[in-house]
Amino acid sequence: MDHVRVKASATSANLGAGFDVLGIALEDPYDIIEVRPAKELTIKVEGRGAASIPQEPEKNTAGVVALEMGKNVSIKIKSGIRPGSGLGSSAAPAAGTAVAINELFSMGYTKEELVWIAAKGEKAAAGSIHADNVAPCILGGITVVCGNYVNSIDVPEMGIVAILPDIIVSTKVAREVLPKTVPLEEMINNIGKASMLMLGAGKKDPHIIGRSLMETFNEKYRSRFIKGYSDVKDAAMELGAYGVAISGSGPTMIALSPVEKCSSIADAMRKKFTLHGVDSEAYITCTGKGVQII
Ligand SMILES: Nc1ncnc2c1ncn2[C@@H]1O[C@H](COP(=O)(O)OP(=O)(O)O)[C@@H](O)[C@H]1O
Ligand SMILES: N[C@@H](CCOP(=O)(O)O)C(=O)O
Repeated sequence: MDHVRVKASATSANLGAGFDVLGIALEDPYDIIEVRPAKELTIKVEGRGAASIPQEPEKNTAGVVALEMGKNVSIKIKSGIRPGSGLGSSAAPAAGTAVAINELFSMGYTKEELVWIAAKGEKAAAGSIHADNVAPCILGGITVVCGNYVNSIDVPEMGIVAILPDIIVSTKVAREVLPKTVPLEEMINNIGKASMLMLGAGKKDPHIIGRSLMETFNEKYRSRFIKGYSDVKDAAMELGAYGVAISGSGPTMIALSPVEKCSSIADAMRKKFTLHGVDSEAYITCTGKGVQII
């Protein structure tokens, strides 16, 4: 085998109350990563936001993964996920490269082990190791990361509308504005919502999952960065969305929806952003299966 090519999709972390713990894989948008054995480690990035993505191996999440795995490879990243969107743009190349190198050199790592290797790659972008994007990216479904524990659960069939407004929200800034402590009542609400979400996943009930996404920690402290957030959220709910949340640190908003309503919900959300003077793009997708070798 002289190369391995993978599809590594976007992810939506936090899912409202599950800050730094929960995440869901999407199918779209996605990166394509190709890895080949080489005399030295090199990286080439093309596609969305390529100009803002470092190609020095030690500064690129994919390069840090290859260094961690001790392999000299040439890595080609065809980026389909806009950086700074709240869709795990830095996680996808890290996760895809970990899976591809594991396959190319038959290293035998489990998917869970690859999550932790990819999480180390995230340090190149976020400044710290975090797994709540790479976990769903590799495992698919909805994932839980807690300490050194990671696992996933399949979710019921539902549409996912992801609206990406023309706003830049730096994950770093979006973390700096968070309180260091929260009142007991707020903690209870978030534990309740995160528990509801996992119960909804276990019962395969998208209504329970949807209801758990809202009035949560992430929404309370970060919706301020998204002009028109409340109107856009209301527009989705009025058309029958199960629930709406900020994706990761934003600005993307996700609406979990009945498949047949996704198109009308996406149009309504975009129209509301337009009324607030904000351009946006829509992805109508579904829960992802994790990194796919293609
Ligand atoms: N493969 C990569 N390696 C290093 N930095 C990256 C990579 N991909 C994206 N970035 C940078 O990471 C920052 C945003 O990534 P991230 O924190 O994951 O936010 P988001 O998930 O919202 O895109 C941007 O500055 C982007 O240029
Ligand atoms: N838990 C993190 C997730 C960041 O996700 P991203 O897709 O915005 O990078 C946070 O909320 O800071």
